Amino acid sequence: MSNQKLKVAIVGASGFTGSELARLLLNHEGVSIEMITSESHVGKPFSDLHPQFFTRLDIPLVSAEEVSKQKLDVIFLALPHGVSMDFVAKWKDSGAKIIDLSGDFRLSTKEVYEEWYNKKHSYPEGFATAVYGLPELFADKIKSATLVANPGCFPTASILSMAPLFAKQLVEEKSLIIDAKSGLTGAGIKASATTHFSNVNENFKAYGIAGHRHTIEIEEQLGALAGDQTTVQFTPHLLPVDRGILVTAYAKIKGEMNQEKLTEIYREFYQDKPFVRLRNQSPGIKDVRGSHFCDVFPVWDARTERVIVISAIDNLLKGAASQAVHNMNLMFGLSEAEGLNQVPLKP
Ligand SMILES: NC(=O)C1=CN([C@@H]2O[C@H](COP(=O)(O)OP(=O)(O)OC[C@H]3O[C@@H](n4cnc5c(N)ncnc54)[C@H](OP(=O)(O)O)[C@@H]3O)[C@@H](O)[C@H]2O)C=CC1
Ligand SMILES: CC(=O)N[C@@H](CCC(=O)OP(=O)(O)O)C(=O)O
Repeated sequence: MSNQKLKVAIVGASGFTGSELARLLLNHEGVSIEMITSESHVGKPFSDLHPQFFTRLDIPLVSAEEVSKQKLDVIFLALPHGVSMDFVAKWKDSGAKIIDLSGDFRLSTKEVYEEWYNKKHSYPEGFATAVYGLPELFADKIKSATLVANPGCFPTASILSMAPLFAKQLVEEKSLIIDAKSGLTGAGIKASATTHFSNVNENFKAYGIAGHRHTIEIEEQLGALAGDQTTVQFTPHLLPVDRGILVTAYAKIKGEMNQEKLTEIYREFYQDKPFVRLRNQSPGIKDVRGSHFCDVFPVWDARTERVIVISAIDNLLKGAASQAVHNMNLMFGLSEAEGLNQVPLKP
């Protein structure tokens, strides 16, 4: 049995999404974790770094160099953007399918990437093969992909909040405003002045105003759905909590709308998408914590003639690690929900 399991490496497992990937894959029937990497902690047991894994996953961390030496089925890259691209170039012909959690291959072209990330791209050929890994929209393409660009956390919650309306070309041009809040783990494991306890605790702040790199990721995907270019006003905020993203999206609608029609549009769009839960009340981040769910609550405000859509995800799961596992399941013809049936952790 064990030799039929997918052989997997997690590259960058000293970080937050890498450790969440390990937690999910450890309980995935179809997977064997062969290798976990870190450059700054080579030789240490994984569980020394992440004590929650003590006695469950104690294998030593190795350098990413070791990945080239072993035959693998899947390589998860949980690395910063700007770093992933070099590893994709290096391992593209290794026979392993690559799921990249960074933003290096999410956008349409090298030029768009370099403009929004303010960084040179070293492997532009990858844009042609990379598939945007949002299973609710692209399951068919993901199934045959060898390189998946796992979506960003804010884009996942934002795109899923508005996709049903863009797919029907119902959103008035330039009317979409996305107000988004993220827990601190979204900023990665490395501490900075911004994430210092006293700057975050009992505080709440907007950042990346009028230029956050996730704006273009959301614009490209919603624009493609509508078959037209689109412009989005996106503002992220930092919440003093560990994990969770809450999006409040506002848009003007073309033509007539009412609550019944709006609910039906969302119900129809997500009817066979088990990980998007259409809610009948406003979701909170704790309703999805530790799970692969995206909870969505669309409301029609007849007074202002706007739709208001609330969506909630766990940034480390549906926004990163569980989305990557969902993509792996699709790429290898496994049951879509394998390893992803966690009930949210509340309170
Ligand atoms: N956190 C989140 O909510 C989300 C994150 N993402 C994306 O996923 C990726 C990983 O995020 P996250 O886990 O938060 O990041 P972290 O900062 O928590 O971890 C990054 C990891 O990358 C490794 N690393 C850094 N530089 C190098 C290098 N030059 N060579 C090899 N390894 C390196 C680090 O390992 P070490 O220092 O031990 O070598 C560390 O394990 C990022 O691209 C992030 O943008 C996407 C969606 C959500
Ligand atoms: C709270 C926080 O800082 N969030 C990060 C985004 C999360 C993330 O990792 O996104 P990418 O995968 O696209 O880099 C930020 O705003 O830069």
